[in-house]
Amino acid sequence: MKVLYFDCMSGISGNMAIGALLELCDDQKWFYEYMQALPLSNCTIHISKEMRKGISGTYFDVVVDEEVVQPERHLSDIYTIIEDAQIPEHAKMLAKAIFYRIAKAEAKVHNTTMEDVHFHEVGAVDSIVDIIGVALLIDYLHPDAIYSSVVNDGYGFVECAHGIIPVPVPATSEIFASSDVIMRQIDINTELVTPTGAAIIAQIADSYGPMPAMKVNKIGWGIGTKQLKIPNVLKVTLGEIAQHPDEVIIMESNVDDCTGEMLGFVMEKMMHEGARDVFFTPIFMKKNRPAYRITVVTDEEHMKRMEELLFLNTTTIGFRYRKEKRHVLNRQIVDVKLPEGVVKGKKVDFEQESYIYPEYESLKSLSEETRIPLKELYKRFQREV
Ligand SMILES: O=C([S-])c1cc(C(=O)S)c[n+]([C@@H]2O[C@H](COP(=O)(O)O)[C@@H](O)[C@H]2O)c1
Ligand code: NI
Repeated sequence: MKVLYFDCMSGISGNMAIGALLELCDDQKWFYEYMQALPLSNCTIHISKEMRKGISGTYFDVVVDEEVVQPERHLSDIYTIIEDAQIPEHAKMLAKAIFYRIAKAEAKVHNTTMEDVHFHEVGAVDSIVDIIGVALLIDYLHPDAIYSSVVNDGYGFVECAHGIIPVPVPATSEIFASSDVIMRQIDINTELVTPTGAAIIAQIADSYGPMPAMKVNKIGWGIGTKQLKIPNVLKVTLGEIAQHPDEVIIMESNVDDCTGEMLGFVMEKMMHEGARDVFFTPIFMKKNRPAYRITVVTDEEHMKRMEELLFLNTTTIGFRYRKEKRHVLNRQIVDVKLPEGVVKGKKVDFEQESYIYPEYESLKSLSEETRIPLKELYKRFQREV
């Protein structure tokens, strides 16, 4: 699984995100071509190599011709610019979703509606270019998952079109409040997370925390404008995770008055209707009653049906449930040729190794066909793989 990990140690802004993501691309020509074709006039893109505290990275800057008065833009104007851009559909959707977050936050802060909110800095040409650029790069790199560190912001006050505002700036705070972003403030007396940066990470990150175990393939460094006492850089890692993080629902109920027939029946029904697994655990319940715990492992989409089956087919009057994370290895069904016939096997990859395990039903059929005992076929299978 291809992943991107954003290390927002010095926060995140639109131009830092573009700088870091650009460094992860083997070819950048396509990016310039798309950017040149954007329906925005009087702005020039500058891409250069710069250093922050000895770390070199890419500095992406949009220089706008100050002499040309920019129109006051509303969300609908920005959506039109994005719609008219000659860029892939997925990049358009992502760019609009990022702007939507900014518009929602600005509307809340300035007590207006999403339609009426008009952007100053945040809707200026450079933000539009930054957001479309990030959307293009994410679409190009096409990761299966995106993770982020805890997002660091600074403290104090900064000056913008509104005047002097506190850090985290109000729009950034609102974006944090309306998303899953995990943030903290660090001892840097300025803004580290711009509203554009906050909306980007809120939109693209699947979760926040330390970097998960991965094979690191490439690092991209994006340079921030200000010189700080810490390196003002965004580090994005491109890596490979062998396991596929996943989530399942675990439903559980303890029953002391259900027959074995009822339990067997409900298990069969649930397995038939989409449960990933159903199992029973013998337990001792209140009043010294031997009983069973029914555990159902299911996807969220099947949970409602599992609940119906449980209440219809057992004597339980309630259940507990929780979401749990799973790690599963990538798997593939393969044919393994034995002298006696073909057996299906499950091939899984872990780190640099592959393992093949026989599929029981396939081994059983061959055992019944050939009358060779199952355990003997199992040994022969192991010799072939
Ligand atoms: O333009 C507006 S309305 C604006 C609002 C806010 C609020 O927090 S409200 C903040 N800012 C500041 O503008 C610059 C540019 O932000 P980008 O996201 O476009 O990089 C930044 O310093 C914001 O704090 C502008
Ligand atoms: Ni504002």
